[in-house]
Amino acid sequence: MANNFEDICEIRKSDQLGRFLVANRDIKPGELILAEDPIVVGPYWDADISCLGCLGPASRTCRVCLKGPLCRDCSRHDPVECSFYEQASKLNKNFLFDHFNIITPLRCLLLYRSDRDKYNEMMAMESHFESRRDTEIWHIHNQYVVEPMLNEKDFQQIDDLTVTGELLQRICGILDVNTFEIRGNMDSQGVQMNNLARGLYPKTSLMTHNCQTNTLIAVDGMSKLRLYSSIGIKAGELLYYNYTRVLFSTFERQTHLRKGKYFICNCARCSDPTELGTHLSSLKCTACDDGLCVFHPETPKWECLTCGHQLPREYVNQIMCEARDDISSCALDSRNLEKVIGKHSKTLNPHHSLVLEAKQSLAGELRNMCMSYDIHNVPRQALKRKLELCEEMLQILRVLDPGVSRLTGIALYEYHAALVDLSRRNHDIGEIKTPELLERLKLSEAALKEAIGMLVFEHRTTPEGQLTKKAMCELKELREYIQKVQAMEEDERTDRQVRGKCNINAGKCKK
Ligand SMILES: C[S@@+](CC[C@H](N)C(=O)[O-])C[C@H]1O[C@@H](n2cnc3c(N)ncnc32)[C@H](O)[C@@H]1O
Repeated sequence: MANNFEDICEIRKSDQLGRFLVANRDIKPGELILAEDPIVVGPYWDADISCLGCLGPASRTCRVCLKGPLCRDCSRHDPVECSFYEQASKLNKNFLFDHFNIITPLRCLLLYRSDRDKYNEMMAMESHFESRRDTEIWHIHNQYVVEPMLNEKDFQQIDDLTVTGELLQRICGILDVNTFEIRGNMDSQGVQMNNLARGLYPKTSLMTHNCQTNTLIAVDGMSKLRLYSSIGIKAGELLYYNYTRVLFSTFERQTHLRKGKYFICNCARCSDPTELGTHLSSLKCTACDDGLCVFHPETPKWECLTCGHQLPREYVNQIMCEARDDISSCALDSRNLEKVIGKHSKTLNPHHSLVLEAKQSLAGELRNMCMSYDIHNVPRQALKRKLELCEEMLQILRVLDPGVSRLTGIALYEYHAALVDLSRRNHDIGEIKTPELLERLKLSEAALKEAIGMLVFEHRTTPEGQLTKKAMCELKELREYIQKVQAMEEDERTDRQVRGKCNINAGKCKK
């Protein structure tokens, strides 16, 4: 049951943040704060042409309006939208195929006809209209939304609402600043079904950004969004979520927020040049052995924390460009990825966000290897490396994304899988004894339990929801295996005791 939103938090307003959400009472970690349906759902900007019914791949046109793309399985789309296109008698039947970017803005406009309260709620959302005026994004929207729509008579008026270029620009701004990603569902075979979509959730979007979030957002197969607390939140504290990516460096996060959300973040992570000790942005010092150089924006200088040496700006630009080029163009096989990781760990640092990006790709490659081979044929070195990468990622995520976290949940799952596989193999070849195997299996069980505890919030139709189901089955199997190993360990112990007694007796007999 969804908690009462007003009981848990309230909306406040300040000059600096605009509207924001504050906890009304203490909120426990993992508590449901809010369940919300979107007021508008539509394709992402520049999405492939997709079905207006389910946003899956389109293959035909709606038989009623004769304009809207549909897939093989959907026979209809939203009736207000369908009847609008049906009545748009002058609109070319290929118009929507040629101008698919207008779909979501038009759905926003059609709220004026279908639900005036929702239309007003949408129009009250932040658009950063003035900051966007005459910028690159303004011109792009002009070309792909405003002009195609306003060139058609059918789009110029919706009931008594006159559609202007400024109104359309405002709606495009609202979509860019406020929408949440709705990821395609998986079918029962685990195949990704629909294209990415975006949705407007008026209450959830009031949350302020922080690079360390205190909430978790999960969207289900019907686009319902559920907002949970990811850590304990005290009464009076703000509710945050991360508008950008956890593993981006400060420079990448700040650029994303400044260009797309029109503010400069001053959170604890952004204000700390070491990024809370994780060093995701730091560079290796060229003057001393172990020093790391961090950026001080106020001077602005790259300075070593150990010896005070300053890195020249040209050097920083050069190594960053080189790393960015190498990592983005690197072939996705483990040998090449290892080479790139090795090379750039020496100039950036092993935890730099660009190196971590390559490490994530490598972990993905190793996971694919473990899944496509019989596990006995996967080289032990690959399992060891996967385990090492998971441990490193977990160490960073625990700091940057504390509490219940989707990324930590996935990393814990992968960590457990690598630990079980490697420990079994090591035991099979006699490298570790049964008590050590048991100890490692118990460690894997704890990691898997923790992973499930984090992923249990994900809906079953999402990739993480499917992973949770798999993880639950594996937990059962792992516990059965642990029982067997426990029995084996007891047998071995009894055996050793019996043999020990025999040896003593044999010794006594000899005397
Ligand atoms: C999704 S909206 C949040 C709701 C918005 N405050 C409102 O009044 O409708 C995102 C906008 O809120 C503001 N904002 C969010 N987090 C902020 C932060 N940490 N610092 C400054 N402004 C922030 C920015 O203007 C940003 O573009």
